[in-house]
Amino acid sequence: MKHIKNICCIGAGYVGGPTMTVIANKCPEIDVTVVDINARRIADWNSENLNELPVYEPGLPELIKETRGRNLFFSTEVDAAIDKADMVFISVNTPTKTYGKGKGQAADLKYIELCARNIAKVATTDKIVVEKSTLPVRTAQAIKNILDNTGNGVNFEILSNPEFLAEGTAIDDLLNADRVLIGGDETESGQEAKNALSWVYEHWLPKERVLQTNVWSSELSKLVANAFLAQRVSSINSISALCEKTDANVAEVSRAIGFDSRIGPKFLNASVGFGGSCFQKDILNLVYIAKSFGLPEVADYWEQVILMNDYQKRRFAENIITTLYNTVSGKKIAFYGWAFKKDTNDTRESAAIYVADALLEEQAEIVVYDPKVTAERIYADLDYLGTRTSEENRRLLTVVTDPLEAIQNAHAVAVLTEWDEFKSYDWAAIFEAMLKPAFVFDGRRILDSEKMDTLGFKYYKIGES
Ligand SMILES: NC(=O)C1=CN([C@@H]2O[C@H](COP(=O)(O)OP(=O)(O)OC[C@H]3O[C@@H](n4cnc5c(N)ncnc54)[C@H](O)[C@@H]3O)[C@@H](O)[C@H]2O)C=CC1
Ligand SMILES: O=C(O)[C@H]1O[C@H](OP(=O)(O)OP(=O)(O)OC[C@H]2O[C@@H](n3ccc(=O)[nH]c3=O)[C@H](O)[C@@H]2O)[C@H](O)[C@@H](O)[C@@H]1O
Repeated sequence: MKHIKNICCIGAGYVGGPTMTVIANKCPEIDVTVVDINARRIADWNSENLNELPVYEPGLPELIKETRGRNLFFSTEVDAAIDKADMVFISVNTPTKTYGKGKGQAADLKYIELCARNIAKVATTDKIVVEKSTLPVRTAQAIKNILDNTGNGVNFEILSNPEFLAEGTAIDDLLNADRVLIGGDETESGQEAKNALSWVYEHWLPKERVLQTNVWSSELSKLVANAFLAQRVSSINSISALCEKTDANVAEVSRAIGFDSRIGPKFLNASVGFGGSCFQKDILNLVYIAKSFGLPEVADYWEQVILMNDYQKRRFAENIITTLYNTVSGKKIAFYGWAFKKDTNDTRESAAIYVADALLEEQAEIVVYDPKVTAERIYADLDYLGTRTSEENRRLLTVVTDPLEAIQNAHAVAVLTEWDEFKSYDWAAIFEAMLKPAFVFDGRRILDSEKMDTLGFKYYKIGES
């Protein structure tokens, strides 16, 4: 088997950056170059100050320090890196389409196609092209057509190698992956390519955890894994609403069902709703694919996971409004957290955005504190919705860097992200500084009900009456 010596990864984002850092760190004999058309991102990846990396992930700065400049490089020289590589990962974004056929559901593959055309244009030697981005089932065929028809007579082998890392735990997930999935052709050259990629992962993972399948199973499995995970969250969130009506406690229900080894304890935390760049996008994509293949019942089944998530976000915002005597107009509401989960600076599809939008529609004044998210990002998230002008967003919502400043004279605190630091705050001091009655709406179930009641708060915890 020919061993890989040079890897290029197109796309230096939340997946490309951490994934390639781990590969380079564990495979010192392979040169890994991560390229991107976004020059600022590349400059940030090359920053001397490791706090300025574009992606916040525990453990990442240490690995970058050890590996960058040794056999890990970040560059804007896309063409040169592609040509030099014997294996090219495509790790660009595949957002939901916002225009044309499939708008609002299908994955937008324009960045993928641009990559394929670029590889075809500049490649002068044979290459293994690896789909790292999450793609609709049968995309490999389109990539192959582009490569084979516009290429320079070189051979391309296409593999699907979806990524299963979760943000906030990316490094640990990569180092201790439950499994790595590699899909490829069942031809001799396809098998060789699969083995070449398996060899890369076997530098640090046991062989049994590297699963090989055909390309279509691999592409589809990625969408299905995310759909199943999101389905669990929507399932428990639906039950949280029922718990609030019946005096059952959602934590007790989760624990009781999670003890059943067939159900298992993970991914049963009720919350204000799932966010992140992928759950919604990938389920919508699955829904679109099912519809395209004439399977409306399958499409409707999975769409319900998204509808339940929308309901949960709306329910949380409406509960704040009704509890605050049916009006939040002019009332100061402090948001603790804006990221879609703890330990990441990523805010894509964060529930906080939609809860804020609903409250701003009611003329609430929101003050946001998040330990890792910038004001620039928060305003960009709101402006993107297009509900009101950017001036209005800046007038009604402010962003602070001190959690205590956020709650001065506030009517309520809404906990939107489960950052650990929120648990250890001096909640007695927070109570003192707030207007009375002081309300706390815990969308992450991280605070102690008894303690909050004793301190005098009107405390609402999702999934408890
Ligand atoms: N964010 C996550 O945790 C996970 C994401 N995925 C999938 O991985 C893919 C990438 O996701 P993220 O890393 O989050 O996206 P991202 O948006 O953080 O990064 C994508 C990068 O690709 C670059 N790019 C786009 N077109 C390019 C081109 N033609 N040439 C060079 N660079 C180009 C963009 O400038 C951007 O920096 C998506 O398909 C996503 O569904 C899969 C597993 C986990
Ligand atoms: O394809 C992707 O992008 C990735 O999507 C998810 O990872 P991620 O979105 O980073 O984070 P998760 O830990 O899955 O959380 C997603 C959302 O669900 C919420 N969640 C999760 C678990 C839970 O029990 N309750 C709950 O509300 C989180 O707060 C978060 O908003 C998957 O877990 C990864 O395997 C996958 O690779």
